[in-house]
Amino acid sequence: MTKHHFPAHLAAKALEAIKFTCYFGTFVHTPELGRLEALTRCAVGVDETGTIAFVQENCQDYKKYTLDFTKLSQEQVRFVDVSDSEVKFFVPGFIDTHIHAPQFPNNGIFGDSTLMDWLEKYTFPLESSFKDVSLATEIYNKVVDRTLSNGTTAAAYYATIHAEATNLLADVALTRGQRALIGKVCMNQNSPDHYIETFEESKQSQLEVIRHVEARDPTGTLVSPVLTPRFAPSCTENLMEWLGELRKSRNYHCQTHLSENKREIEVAHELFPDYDSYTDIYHKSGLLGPKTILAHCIHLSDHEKDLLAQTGSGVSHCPTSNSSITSGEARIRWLLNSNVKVSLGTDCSGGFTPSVLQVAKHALLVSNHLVMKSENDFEKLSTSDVLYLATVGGAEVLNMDVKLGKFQVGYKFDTQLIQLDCDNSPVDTFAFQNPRWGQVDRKESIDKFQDLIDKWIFNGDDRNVRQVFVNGRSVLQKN
Ligand SMILES: O=c1[nH]c(=O)c2nc[nH]c2[nH]1
Ligand SMILES: [Zn+2]
Repeated sequence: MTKHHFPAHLAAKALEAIKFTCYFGTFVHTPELGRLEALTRCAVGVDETGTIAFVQENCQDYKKYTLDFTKLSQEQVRFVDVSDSEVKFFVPGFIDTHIHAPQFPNNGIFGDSTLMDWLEKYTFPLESSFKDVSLATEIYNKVVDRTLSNGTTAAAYYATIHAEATNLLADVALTRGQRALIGKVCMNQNSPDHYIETFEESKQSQLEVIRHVEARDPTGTLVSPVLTPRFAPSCTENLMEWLGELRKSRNYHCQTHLSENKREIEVAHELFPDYDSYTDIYHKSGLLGPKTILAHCIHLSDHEKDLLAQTGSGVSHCPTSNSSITSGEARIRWLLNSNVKVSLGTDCSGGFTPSVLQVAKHALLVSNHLVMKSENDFEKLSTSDVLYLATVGGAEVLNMDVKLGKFQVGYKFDTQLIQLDCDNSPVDTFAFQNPRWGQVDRKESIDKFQDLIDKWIFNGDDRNVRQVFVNGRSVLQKN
């Protein structure tokens, strides 16, 4: 029988027999802040649960190594060799720790607004239209499509106040195979009449979303709920305290905005005069903890920064959004030096791009702007630093750093295959700049690889993302 006539049911059976996959090629990651590591001629074995079983650098015979390791037969193992190009490599999937899925149609539309008028003019009117589930279906499919195709393997999503549309976002992420935290927005004060809920409504729809998400993915393998008080100005004390209790009772993730804009901070102080600081409002409401994500954190005091470190709360740095709606420059090195966890967020549509790669580049440039103002070189972030924030930093902030962000045994195979010399690539590579694996000494090849990564970060885009894997499963492949 020719290959061409292989019957479909037998092909499916052959696939069923696959128990293990071995990927062979170059793997690049940042095991520590500021340190880039390129593992070359590397075999990475992935088991049926999507977990990395071995990482073997300089593997002479990856097929023999895999068969010896697994004790499986040839038919039970899939071999994927991506060593056909010197500028093709795996990097960990990006983790977007702050993105508003319903705001996606507004990407790029913000005019000259700043946060408070931007919310009124652009954001609330769009979000309120998500009571229409057919609109939500169209937009949420597009968002997951776009983020996956930019290499985002995990995202912490804000949705809207609507339970039905929020449940749909969970279904879309699950169906498309993206790892996602699903946040029903809770907001019961200082919001327009057409887009507000009562305390009771907020509680009921929050519980409904939790029930739905947990029923769809009972083990939380891919999707799970995240409690999402929009920000202190739009929530009453009793709503935040109820969410705080709920968070503690079931160890839920939590996300909100903090210290983004000077007027927002004034409003928070006016509304909550009995608290020591904006951060203290969340702290006293029981919302801070190791699974809490705080977007922006630009204008924090020393005391607030220490509160984040003490509670293990993480920051989502959103430099694209902060530059677009003129919010300010977050002091990332200052946070990192105090052991505050930091990650990256696209913050669409305060930010205009769904690409974490673009945001990483903006994080670097914003850090340079801080240096120009302070003349303090320590603020500067390198390409390795921002790649760390986009991967390992994201895993830390989601409290998933024991399973995401690196190529390491026991970690999940959430990864993107990058190719710089693909058709239509925005990156120009030249043979004399390429690392010649195995033909130059290791030190030289690492230096050259650093150049390639820098080129990728500054000049690359979604065209360079050729394939995306989540939990060991291929969820997107471009031909
Ligand atoms: O960047 C932001 N996007 C929002 O939607 C929002 N809501 C409150 N504060 C916010 N900041
Ligand atoms: Zn936001």
